[in-house]
Amino acid sequence: MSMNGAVDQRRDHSPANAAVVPAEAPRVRLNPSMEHKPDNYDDLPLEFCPVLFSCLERYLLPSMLTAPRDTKVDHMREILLSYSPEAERIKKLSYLTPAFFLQPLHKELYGMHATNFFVSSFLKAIHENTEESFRSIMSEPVPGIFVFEMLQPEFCRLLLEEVEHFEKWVHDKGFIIMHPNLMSKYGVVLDDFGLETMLDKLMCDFVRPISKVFFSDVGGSTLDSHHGFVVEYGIDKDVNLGFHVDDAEVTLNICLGKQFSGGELFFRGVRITINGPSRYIKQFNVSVNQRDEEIFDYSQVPGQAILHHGRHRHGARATTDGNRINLVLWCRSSVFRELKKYQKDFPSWCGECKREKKARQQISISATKQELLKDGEPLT
Ligand SMILES: O=C(O)CCC(=O)C(=O)O
Ligand SMILES: [Fe+2]
Repeated sequence: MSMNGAVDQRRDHSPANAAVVPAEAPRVRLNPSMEHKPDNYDDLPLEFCPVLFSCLERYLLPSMLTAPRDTKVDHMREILLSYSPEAERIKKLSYLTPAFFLQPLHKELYGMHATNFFVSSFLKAIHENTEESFRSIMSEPVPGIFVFEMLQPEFCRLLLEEVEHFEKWVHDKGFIIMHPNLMSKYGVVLDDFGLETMLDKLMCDFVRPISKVFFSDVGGSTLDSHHGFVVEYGIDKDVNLGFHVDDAEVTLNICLGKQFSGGELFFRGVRITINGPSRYIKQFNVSVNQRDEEIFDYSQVPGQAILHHGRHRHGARATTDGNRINLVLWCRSSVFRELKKYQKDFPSWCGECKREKKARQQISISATKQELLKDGEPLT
């Protein structure tokens, strides 16, 4: 489910999702052109009956009659919307998201074709679905961060082309799109471009089985919504990414390419975020509260995935050359979020809380020992 993205238009300040609002009804002819043979619109996912478009086409001005079908459809939709009652119109506008308008470049990306998407070692581990099989393909360089090979180079190539296709369309139409999240300005929300269903399958059938084993304490087995996007770095784009936690229980971050230098990810331990914003990424100061054993820096290569707790504090160093583009899936559990509201104790997954608990226990043990020594009791 996409929560953060939508299209907006440069020319007006209509709310996100309300993409195209005609200022006034475009003009049509009074009498139909009976000699004109209208196009067929049956194959398009239109919010009005396709026959209506074919009928209306005969009423278009001569300059529009010879326009490409896509242009005519956009134009006629504007006419029809301008005649819709207000409530109906607002409802229909919610259909006007990019996925609705844009023809995909690589249709095969929109369904889950696992054998074409993933490397065989990953598929085998998912199929076996045991902790042992997952561990056989993963490294865990610091607790709670899992690194493994995941995507085939061809899938990465096609997805990068699809993203470029979205971006070109957005640019040609003069739209601006929502940023992937509050910190990244370059990239796109994939859910808004029709990839939501595929990404949902990715979460349910591939991320959730692994998370059930490794992130059960943060709702890994009940992940039920996601925010899926790509982020792009380079000297003419975002260069780096500040130290932050994600609005996610579990984050999957996969490098898609292309060629780049720099761009290392750095991780610095999991922390509870008290009263954190529910929807947005939260930024920290990296020098605060650092511990040596939590330091992990990593240079990802294309196709490789990192799976981590969403509140594992992290950031990305400057990409000094080329372009680095990553697919990021923030996976959320509504069950975990609901239960967290009632949690009074320190959560087990927060590094700082765990240490605090241990320190308290140590103090209490030492105090007891002191008491016993004072009383002259033998220690065992
Ligand atoms: O740049 C990256 O690979 C990390 C992206 C990230 O952490 C995020 O978007 O939440
Ligand atoms: Fe992040």
